[in-house]
Amino acid sequence: MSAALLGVNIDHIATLRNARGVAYPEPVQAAAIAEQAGAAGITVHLREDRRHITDRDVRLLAETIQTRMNLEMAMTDEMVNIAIATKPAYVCLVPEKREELTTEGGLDVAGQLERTRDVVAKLSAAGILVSLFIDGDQQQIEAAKEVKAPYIELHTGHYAEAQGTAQTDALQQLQQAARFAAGLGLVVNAGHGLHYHNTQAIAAIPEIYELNIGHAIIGRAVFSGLHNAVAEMKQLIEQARG
Ligand SMILES: CC(=O)[C@@H](O)[C@H](O)COP(=O)(O)O
Ligand SMILES: NCC(=O)COP(=O)(O)O
Repeated sequence: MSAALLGVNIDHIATLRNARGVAYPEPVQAAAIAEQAGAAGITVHLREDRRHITDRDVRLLAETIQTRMNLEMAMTDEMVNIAIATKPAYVCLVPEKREELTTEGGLDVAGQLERTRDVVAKLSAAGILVSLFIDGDQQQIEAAKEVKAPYIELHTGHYAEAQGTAQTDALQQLQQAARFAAGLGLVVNAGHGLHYHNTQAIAAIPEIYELNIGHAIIGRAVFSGLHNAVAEMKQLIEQARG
């Protein structure tokens, strides 16, 4: 069975750059290094508050990425217009709160079916593949199918933060969710909070197509370099399915 793909999220390259408002480290350079190290794609989250990735980064990355861009964004008119103008291969719709430190939960598709259906239709009409960042919840998975999103990304944050039996339970929920979603014909990705000690259990889930991992890779890159950090994560993922 082929290994899950690795999408590298480079948001926190931009976090480090923006800490001093200088021109380095450059997200375009990070994307090129991650791709050379085996990333199947580059993920960037253009947040409403532009705390890390900026409009300039998205514009330059759209012109320079050799693999494919996964643009994470909130379901706002502003972001939909940016996505249609940029035409990334993928858009992943994520919930966003300005006061959050990072993404806290999955998108409530079931609670906003018509809005989500409309946004998925607009992006799909522009030739963009849409993924919905959701919790591993049957109702949300069924709603993703109903609004005709071809992809979902299972939020692995609860699994990543849990310990002991709670983490085992969270993993089982993700395994069941992936199986259920794939059974509906959805392509199943996963991400958030994955690192070098908790990724293999997720990568071993046979229905998972791609893992989106960022913070842990950028963290390791501080000590091992970005090429090594990406290559090591890719190797872990490839080993996970035997
Ligand atoms: C949706 C998700 O889990 C991440 O891809 C997201 O980018 C997290 O937000 P920050 O990158 O701002 O931490
Ligand atoms: N959608 C998850 C992602 O892109 C990266 O999340 P994280 O690894 O930075 O937590």
